[in-house]
Amino acid sequence: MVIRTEELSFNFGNQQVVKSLSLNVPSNSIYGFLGPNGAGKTTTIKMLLNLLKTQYGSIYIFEQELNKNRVQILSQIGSLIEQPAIYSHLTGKENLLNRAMLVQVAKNRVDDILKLVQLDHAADKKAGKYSLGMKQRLGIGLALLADPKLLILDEPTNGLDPNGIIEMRELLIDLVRNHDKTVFVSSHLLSEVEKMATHVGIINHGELLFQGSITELRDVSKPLIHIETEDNVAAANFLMKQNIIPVEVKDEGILAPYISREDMGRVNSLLTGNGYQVYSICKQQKDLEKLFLDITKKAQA
Ligand SMILES: Nc1ncnc2c1ncn2[C@@H]1O[C@H](COP(=O)(O)OP(=O)(O)OP(=O)(O)O)[C@@H](O)[C@H]1O
Repeated sequence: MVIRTEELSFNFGNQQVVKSLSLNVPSNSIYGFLGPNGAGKTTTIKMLLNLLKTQYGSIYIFEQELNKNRVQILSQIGSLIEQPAIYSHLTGKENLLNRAMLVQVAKNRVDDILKLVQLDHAADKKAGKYSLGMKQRLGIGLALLADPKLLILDEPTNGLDPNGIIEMRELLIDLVRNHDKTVFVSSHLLSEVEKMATHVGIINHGELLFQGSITELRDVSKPLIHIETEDNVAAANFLMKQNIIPVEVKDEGILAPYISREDMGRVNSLLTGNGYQVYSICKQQKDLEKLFLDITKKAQA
């Protein structure tokens, strides 16, 4: 694991904003760290970057304890939290050259970075005249100068227009696929990370509500058949005898796994053909956004 936290907790005064968080971020992944505003994402990120001191629990980055190997670990992390530190009166290239000197990186790396973050066409334009998306990409360019293995980005798409979001997504995918990086990126919108994340952690009120691969998240939202019958319990028992195992039986209806339209027709015929009156039968599927809202709302209740 590139990042592993064990029972990480953090209090601001007597408000606990991070609760026993155990994150697992695999190498070469894009890990979408999701949660609504105020969920505790920035606080967690600040602890990962040692900007806030850990109060309870431990953080391992590159399998080493952060507190004991601070300098070595932090030198291999590039980060972007809130606004990137950019000089508006300097061009994009000058901003990068400036930082290259500071972190003692060869100047010729600046042109490679400009290409990588697709700012080569705007290299000589004043950064103050950049669009928000360009500023964010320059911020990532600055974070990439020292060739870190891990990038930690706090809401890098905040405020970007749809085009800016797509460009950011393509950049992060390229970094992971072709440049061997691991990206930990926070967002309050699942739809923004869904198309690029390989793994997802969902938090709300400081608590981890889901963690796993994007496929595992999709599995949670697998389609179901909702069947409403005259007698749901009897119909469910009958279905079980036919090897159709309901996931849930409620007063409102039965939920069974959905396989195909044809299969749904077969279930319908089986029930009606055996004397179970079917009032309604339909496919039910939560899209990921709905699932995300359900997961975060459930924890609020
Ligand atoms: N310096 C601080 N002092 C006191 N409370 C704070 C401080 N910083 C954050 N908080 C509180 O901690 C909780 C978590 O905030 P945090 O910024 O980590 O959430 P977030 O998930 O990043 O949200 P957002 O997307 O709005 O930035 C919130 O209730 C916030 O009000």
